[in-house]
Amino acid sequence: MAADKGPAAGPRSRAAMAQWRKKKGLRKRRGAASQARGSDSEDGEFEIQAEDDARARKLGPGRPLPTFPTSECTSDVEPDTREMVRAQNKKKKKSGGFQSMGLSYPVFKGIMKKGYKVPTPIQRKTIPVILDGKDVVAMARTGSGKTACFLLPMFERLKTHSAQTGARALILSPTRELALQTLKFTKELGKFTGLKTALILGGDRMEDQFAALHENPDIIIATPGRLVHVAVEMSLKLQSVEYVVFDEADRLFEMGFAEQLQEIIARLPGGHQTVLFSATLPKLLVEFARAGLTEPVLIRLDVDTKLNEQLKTSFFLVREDTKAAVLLHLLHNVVRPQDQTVVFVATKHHAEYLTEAVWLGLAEVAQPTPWWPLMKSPTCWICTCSWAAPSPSPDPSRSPQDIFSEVVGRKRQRSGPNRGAKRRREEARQRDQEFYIPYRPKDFDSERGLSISGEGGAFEQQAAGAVLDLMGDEAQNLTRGRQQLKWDRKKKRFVGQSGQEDKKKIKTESGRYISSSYKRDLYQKWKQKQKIDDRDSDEEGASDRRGPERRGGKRDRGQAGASRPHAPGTPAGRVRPELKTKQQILKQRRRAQKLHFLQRGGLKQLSARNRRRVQELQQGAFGRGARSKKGKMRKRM
Ligand SMILES: Nc1ncnc2c1ncn2[C@@H]1O[C@H](COP(=O)(O)OP(=O)(O)OP(=O)(O)O)[C@@H](O)[C@H]1O
Repeated sequence: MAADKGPAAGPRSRAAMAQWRKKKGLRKRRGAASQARGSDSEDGEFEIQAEDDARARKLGPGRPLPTFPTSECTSDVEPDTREMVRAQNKKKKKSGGFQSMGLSYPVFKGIMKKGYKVPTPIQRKTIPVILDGKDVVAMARTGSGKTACFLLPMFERLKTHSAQTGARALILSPTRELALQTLKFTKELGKFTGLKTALILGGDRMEDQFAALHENPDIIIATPGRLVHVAVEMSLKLQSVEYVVFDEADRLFEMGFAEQLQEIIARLPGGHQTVLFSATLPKLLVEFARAGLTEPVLIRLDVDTKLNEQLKTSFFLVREDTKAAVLLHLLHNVVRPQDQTVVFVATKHHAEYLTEAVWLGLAEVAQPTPWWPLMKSPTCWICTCSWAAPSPSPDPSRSPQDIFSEVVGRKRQRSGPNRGAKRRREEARQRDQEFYIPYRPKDFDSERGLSISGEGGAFEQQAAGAVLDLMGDEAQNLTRGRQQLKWDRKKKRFVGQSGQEDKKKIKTESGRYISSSYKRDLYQKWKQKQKIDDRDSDEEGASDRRGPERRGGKRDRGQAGASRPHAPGTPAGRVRPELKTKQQILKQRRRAQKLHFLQRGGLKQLSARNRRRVQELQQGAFGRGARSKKGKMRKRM
């Protein structure tokens, strides 16, 4: 290939040369960047390399590169990605990539290693908000990439493994499979963070889970039932948790985990960040979010459904009984004859009715009636939500003109005191109750971001449009006389709740009653088998039992009592006696003395004293030349 030596043809004017040089410079720069990108695109260093090159060129060869503040750097060798990202964003303000999120180097490296080049739409929307520390309720469909949405901000928050505190993040999954998948992603994306994860799943050996929690994990990924079981067995407080994820929250609540979730939530400290991902938003979940989350931000991806550019949408507000006429008008006058049209209706009865109407209507159009021109009087341009069933027996005495005059005269209708109620009654009467199924859900407008009240308001307002009222737990409860009835899954029938059930329950630290099957002293047995001292395990094992006031963390006053450490295995809710045995006191003293000795450099002083003593002995034995002592001293030495 011939080398590009400049503008080959035409006069070599200065301007042309300058332009060529500029062009060449640009090419060179692009080449360097792409080379760097190609060389190390696996681990994410290409961006940093390209950035450095660009800076060096900009500043010129003689001038040193500005150094980044080292306080935030994770290590001496690793550059601070945040700074570089900020610099890059100044140039590419519209960049919506992972670079623009200000992620730290180990997290960014994990993303690159996983092969994610650009964030998915839900990632682009949620990650910055979660990084801001806000509580988030995100509605994301399956496969939208939501796992990274809560993992990446979690890595940013936890940074690296901490030996001091207990688990700082908790991810709750409705199923074992989802939890395993989350673990896989945690390991892959968080590869360079060094964070430790414990998996607490139903069906696995509890002994392994006790051991995993004794390893002081940073993250717990759990299914709610087993987590409560383990927490009750170990008297595990979750007081060090600062980041909680409810993954597939609708399923968590649907699957009857409400009791376990309440128990887990009661153990969490105040001020933790909560992130809730759900495909749907049942009422129960909205209530939960309202009560348990702090000013949550609702993020909904489905609002942003993009239409093909070639498509246009129009909305007509038409009266129920004029819909057919409007449709006929559109079909005949707007839709081109060569185009095919699909009309969606709710039921087969609607379809049959419309088929008839279309044929009749076309026949009408062929012989225009006096009312037809009225169809071209403009109607309101606001969306209508549902296609109501047609009147089963249209009143033949009513002409289309009457119908349109009703539209125009709507205001007059409203002025009467009982008009609204009368109209509603009339509509209800006209509806074919047996076959009426609205073909759009109630929240159709807000789903598409068209609702005025649902946007920009508080969470409840936003969530109101997203509520999907599935049959919640409370719906499954009935009352018989004074007795509360509850659906028993195993017996497959409603059973009474007379209060007798509490006999089979135990009270937890949070004051809740949970099934006594949660407490089988498995942890005690495991500790005996492992020869783990009660005191040791109290301090090191479940270190989050120490409570934030010991660790200097923030906590609500009301929870202070709940954080008092329990001896593991002590029935939850029973306070350990304050009086210590003699052995315990002696052991504690010895431990304190040892600690004090080590802290004031006792070991160094001791070895220095020993060295001095050895020197003295050597001098004493050999320096004076006393032969008789030599053997003895040697022996002593
Ligand atoms: N930014 C990205 N770039 C490329 N692939 C991605 C990105 N984010 C996620 N993925 C991939 O998309 C797939 C789906 O992601 P993920 O499992 O997080 O979605 P999900 O919404 O949790 O789905 P599910 O509900 O099935 O678990 C995974 O294979 C994941 O590796």
